[in-house]
Amino acid sequence: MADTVFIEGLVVETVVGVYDWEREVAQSLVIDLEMAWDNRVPGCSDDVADALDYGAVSECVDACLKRLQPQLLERAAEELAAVLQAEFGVGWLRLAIRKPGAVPDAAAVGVRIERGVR
Ligand SMILES: Nc1nc2c(c(=O)[nH]1)N=C([C@H](O)[C@@H](O)CO)CN2
Repeated sequence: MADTVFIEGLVVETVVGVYDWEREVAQSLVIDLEMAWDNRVPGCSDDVADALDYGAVSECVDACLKRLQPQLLERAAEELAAVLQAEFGVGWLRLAIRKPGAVPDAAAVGVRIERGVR
């Protein structure tokens, strides 16, 4: 199944990082998410109940990261993948998490993972 539902540039404010000062402040993470979904079904029914609701997924990502307050982006990515697969029945996903400004001389830093079978 080549169909996907995607979310790009979702900004989540949370406590994240390995250093002491980072445990005292909220920082922005930027999430890109691509999830396998058979879009033929909602494409016929025109019913959001058949779709992978990107609004509901976005709310879930935000809540998950605010609750987790991870040290590492790797931890955040692994938890998000597991939660989205379990709660939405997503078989395959690819996600990237960027941490703007973490390395001032870099355009962007972060992690990207792919989990599940397409
Ligand atoms: N591979 C990673 N490297 C680093 C991470 C991370 O989450 N994954 N985090 C940090 C610090 O929290 C940094 O972002 C503070 O600016 C360092 N390296």
